[in-house]
Amino acid sequence: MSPTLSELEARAAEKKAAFGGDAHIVCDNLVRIYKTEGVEVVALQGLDLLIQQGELVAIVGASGSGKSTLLNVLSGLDVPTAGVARVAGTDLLSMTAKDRLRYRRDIVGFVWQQTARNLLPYLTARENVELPMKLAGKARRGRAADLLDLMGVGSCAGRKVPEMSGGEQQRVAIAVALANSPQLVLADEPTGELDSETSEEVFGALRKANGELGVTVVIVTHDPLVSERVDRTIGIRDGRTSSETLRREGVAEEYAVLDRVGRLQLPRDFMNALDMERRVRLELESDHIGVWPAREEPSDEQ
Ligand SMILES: Nc1ncnc2c1ncn2[C@@H]1O[C@H](COP(=O)(O)OP(=O)(O)OP(=O)(O)O)[C@@H](O)[C@H]1O
Repeated sequence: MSPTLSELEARAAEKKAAFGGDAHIVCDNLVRIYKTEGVEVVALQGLDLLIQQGELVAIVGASGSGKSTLLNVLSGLDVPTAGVARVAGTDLLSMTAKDRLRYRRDIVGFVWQQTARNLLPYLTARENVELPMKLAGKARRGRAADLLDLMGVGSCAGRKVPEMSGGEQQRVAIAVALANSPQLVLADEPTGELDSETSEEVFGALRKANGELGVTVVIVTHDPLVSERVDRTIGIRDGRTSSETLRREGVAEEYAVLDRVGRLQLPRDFMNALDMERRVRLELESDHIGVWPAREEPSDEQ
C-alpha cells in the first residue's frame, strides 16, 4: 500500500532532523561572499555536502566554481559568511582563535599543489615531518621514519627538498600532513604539477593514507587519473554541489544532487534534448518523479 501524504511528511521531517547526523564533514547551506572594493562575489552559494569518516573523495568543477574556497573553509583558513560547516564535530564558524589553532594542528592536514608551500627547503624530509610534531609537543621517536616508509619515500629521509623529485616532495608532504595523526587530509591539486607516472605514485600514497590509517581524504583535482579512481567524485557548479559519480566494482553511476530545499540541477543536455525551459511538469509516482516539458496551453502564457 502506498504511504499517505502525512506519512510521507513525517518521514521527511525525520530525515531533516538527522541532516548530517554523525557525518565526518557536514556543510549545510554554506555561503561564502567575498567583498572587494564594494563588489561582492558569491563563491559558495548554499553548498550542501556530507562526507563520512574514512571516505576518499575527489572534488571537481570548472575554474571559479568554488573548490578552493570550500577547501580553505574546511582547512580552517577561511571563515564562511553563513551556513553550517562541521568537521569531526568541530563547528568551523564558531571556533575561537585558540580552537582554530588546535583544529589546524591536530584535526586536519593539508597538501597543496605548490610543493614549495608544503615543505621547508632547508630541512631534510625527516625534519620536515618532525616539525609539526615538535610544535604540537608530541614528537615520537621513529614516527617520521615510519610515515616516510609508508609513503614509499623512506630513502629520502636525510635529503633536503631540492635533492628530491617533485613526486617525492609531494609524498613527503603527505607524510608531513599525517604527522600529528589528523582525522582528515585535504589536498588541493596534489598532482597538478606532475607527469602521469609521478601522479600515480602521489595518488597511491594518498590512497594508502586512507586505506591503512583510516584518515578521511578529500582531493580537489582536475586530474582524471585521480577523479576517475575514487569511489565518489563530487561535482561543484556555481558554488553548489551539483552532481556525484559513485563507483562500485568498476561501474560508475552518475547522480544529480538534491539539496535540502529540493533543488536539483538537470544536466544541460537532458534539458536541450526535450526542449525544456522555464517550467516543467512533475508527477509523483510510487517510486520516482516524472519530469515532462510543460504542455503548450494558451493559459500558460497569461
Ligand atoms: N580572496 C578572494 N577575494 C575575492 N574573490 C575571490 C577570492 N577567492 C576566490 N574568489 C572568487 O570566488 C569564486 C570561486 O573561487 P575559487 O578559487 O574557490 O574557485 P576554484 O573552483 O577553486 O577555481 P580554480 O579551479 O581556478 O582554482 C571565483 O569567482 C573567485 O574569483
